[in-house]
Amino acid sequence: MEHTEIGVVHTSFTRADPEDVAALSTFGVATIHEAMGRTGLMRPYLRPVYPQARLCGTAVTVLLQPGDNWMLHVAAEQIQEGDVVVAACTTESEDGFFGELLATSFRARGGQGLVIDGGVRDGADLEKMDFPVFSRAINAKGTVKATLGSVNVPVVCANALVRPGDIVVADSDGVVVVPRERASEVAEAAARREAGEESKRARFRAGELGLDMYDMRGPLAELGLRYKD
Ligand SMILES: O=C([O-])CC(=O)C(=O)O
Ligand SMILES: [Mg+2]
Repeated sequence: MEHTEIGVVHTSFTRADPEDVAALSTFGVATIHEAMGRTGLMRPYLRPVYPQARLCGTAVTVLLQPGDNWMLHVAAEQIQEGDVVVAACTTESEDGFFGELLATSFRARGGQGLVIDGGVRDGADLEKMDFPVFSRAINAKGTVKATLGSVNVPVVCANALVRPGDIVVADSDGVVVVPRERASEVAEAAARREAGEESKRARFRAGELGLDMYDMRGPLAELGLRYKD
C-alpha cells in the first residue's frame, strides 16, 4: 500500500451497489470467504461483543491513533445509511475507543455497526441496543481526543485491506471484506456454493458418508489406510 495519509478526511468515495450489499447480507462469513477463493478474512481475534451480532454494509474507514478516539467522532459525520465503520489503529491499542454513546450517534446517522482493531466498552448496552460491534477487546479504559488520524483512507484492519466503499460482512464466525468491484460476482459464487451445500446436507441427513460422496475410499486405500477388527 502507498504511504497512508494522516490528518485527512475524504468526504466522497464510491459506495458498493446497495443491491450487492443486500445480496451478500444473506450469506454467512464462511460462505463468502470460500466464494472469494478463501481471501478477505480479518484475523480471528476480532470477536462479536455479543453472540447474535451480525452486520453487512459499506465501509467508512477510520485510522485511529492509539488511545485516541477523536477520529471516530470525525467519522460519524461521514456516515450514510447502510454504512459500517471500520477502524484500524496506527499502533496496536486495546483501549475502549467506543461505547453506547458513539453507537447512538452512529445509528442516528444510519450506521449499521462497527468493526474495530481495538477495544470497546459498554458491552451490555451495545447488546441491549442490538448495535453490532466486532472488536479485539472489551476494555473500560477511556481514550483521549488529542491526535489526528484519518477518515476514508485505505486501512489494514486485523490483516485485511479495506478501502472506503468496500463491503464488510461479520457474524459469529468472523469478519470478511469484499472489494466492491467483486461484490456481484462473489454473491453469485456464494449462492452457487449454498446450493451445493444444500444438496450435500440432504445426503448427509439421509446417512450418506463423505467417504462415498467425495470418492475418498480409493485415495485412502492407495495411501495404505487399513481397517482392523
Ligand atoms: O465516550 C467514549 O469515549 C466511549 C464511550 O464510552 C461511549 O461512546 O459511550
Ligand atoms: Mg460510554
